[in-house]
Amino acid sequence: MKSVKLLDGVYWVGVKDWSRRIFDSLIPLPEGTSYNAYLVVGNEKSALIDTVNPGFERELEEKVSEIVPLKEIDYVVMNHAEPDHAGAIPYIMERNKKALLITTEKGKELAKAYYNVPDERIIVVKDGDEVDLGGKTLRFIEAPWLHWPETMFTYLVEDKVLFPCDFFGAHTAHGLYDDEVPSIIEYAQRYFGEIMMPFAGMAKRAMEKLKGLEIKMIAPSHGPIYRNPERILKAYESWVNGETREKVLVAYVSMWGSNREMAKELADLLVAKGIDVKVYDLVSADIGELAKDLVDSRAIVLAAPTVLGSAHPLAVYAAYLVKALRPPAKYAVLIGSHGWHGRSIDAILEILKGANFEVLGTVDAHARPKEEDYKALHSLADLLAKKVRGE
Ligand SMILES: Cc1cc2nc3c(=O)[nH]c(=O)nc-3n(C[C@H](O)[C@H](O)[C@H](O)COP(=O)(O)O)c2cc1C
Repeated sequence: MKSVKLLDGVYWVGVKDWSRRIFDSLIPLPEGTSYNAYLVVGNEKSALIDTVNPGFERELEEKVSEIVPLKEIDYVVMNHAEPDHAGAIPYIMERNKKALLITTEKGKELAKAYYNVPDERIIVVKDGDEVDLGGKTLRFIEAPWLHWPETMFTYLVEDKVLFPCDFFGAHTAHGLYDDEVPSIIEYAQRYFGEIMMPFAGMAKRAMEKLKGLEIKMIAPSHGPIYRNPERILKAYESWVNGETREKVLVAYVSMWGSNREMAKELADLLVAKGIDVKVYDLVSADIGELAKDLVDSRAIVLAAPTVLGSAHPLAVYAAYLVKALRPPAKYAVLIGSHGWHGRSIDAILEILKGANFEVLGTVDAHARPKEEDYKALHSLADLLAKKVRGE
């Protein structure tokens, strides 16, 4: 794939990584991802905004060189220091002896630590600082913790293009523009759940900052470019504010069927009451899908057997992840079972300590679910449905 002209003097010079299947050694990538880098060429100077994942340096160079020889670029803007965007910085700085790296104060520390960029080649920018490329002005907007401490956005003033790096991103290699990807908002929601949800407070602040800006195009560092930014801005407005729906996420693990039966019983009861329910077997669940559903679920149900004196390891992992991702869910229900001494629910409660949701109730079956367990599940379904509907 060649470079793509987005606007006069603004080019996509990124890379599509169709075959990547896992990110952060954790998150599945069903459609791969893209590492979007952008080249902005003014009348006098040029700037490369972010770079690409290690291993794709040559591809980046080829695309940039279609427009400007790599060694003549004046600035490399590092919106974020993570290697999927900044990994090609050493390659560029070595081949181009004059380029200066533009980043935040914290970004400077990380550029030195990760990429050995010397002090004299770094320009530190603060909120609102601008760099004039000649008819193209780059304005920098500090946006810390989206999703590392050093992050910033770059705004191209004349063309009203926002380069927000990971913010508004989506892990898919599919499509150049948002309108070419029918499921783009779902991909963006999945990405938000995995990457931005733990920082929803900072994300909210960033959205406030963006309110004063006219934005015609959003060019993130993963996934398609929004030439119709309204839809993603509206979706983010809802996600950063933790707006949930009448929706319950049910995740279970079961070795011999007890927890599966109880989780499904509760799910069926909720569905019959008109609640939107998503059910995941943790053995095969795509963690990215789970994260996506955590973004707008109002309640979470976790079901797990007792194993070796604690909860099943997959449930421990899921509970840890749920707590770390800090979803906006208000309520939880815990289901468990045991052969001789129930511990799974206590273990999950211990992990979830400090999480923001109220545990509405628990059901712990001895070996197999019995009549009293199903009775308890029916009562919990009534309560959960009422709470989720806000009654
Ligand atoms: C590998 C293994 C370890 C277990 N460890 C415990 C335990 O430490 N304490 C306990 O009370 N039951 C233990 N059990 C029994 C299960 O918790 C019990 O059979 C439970 O009902 C299984 O739920 P499930 O049908 O959803 O898999 C263990 C069972 C297995 C297979």
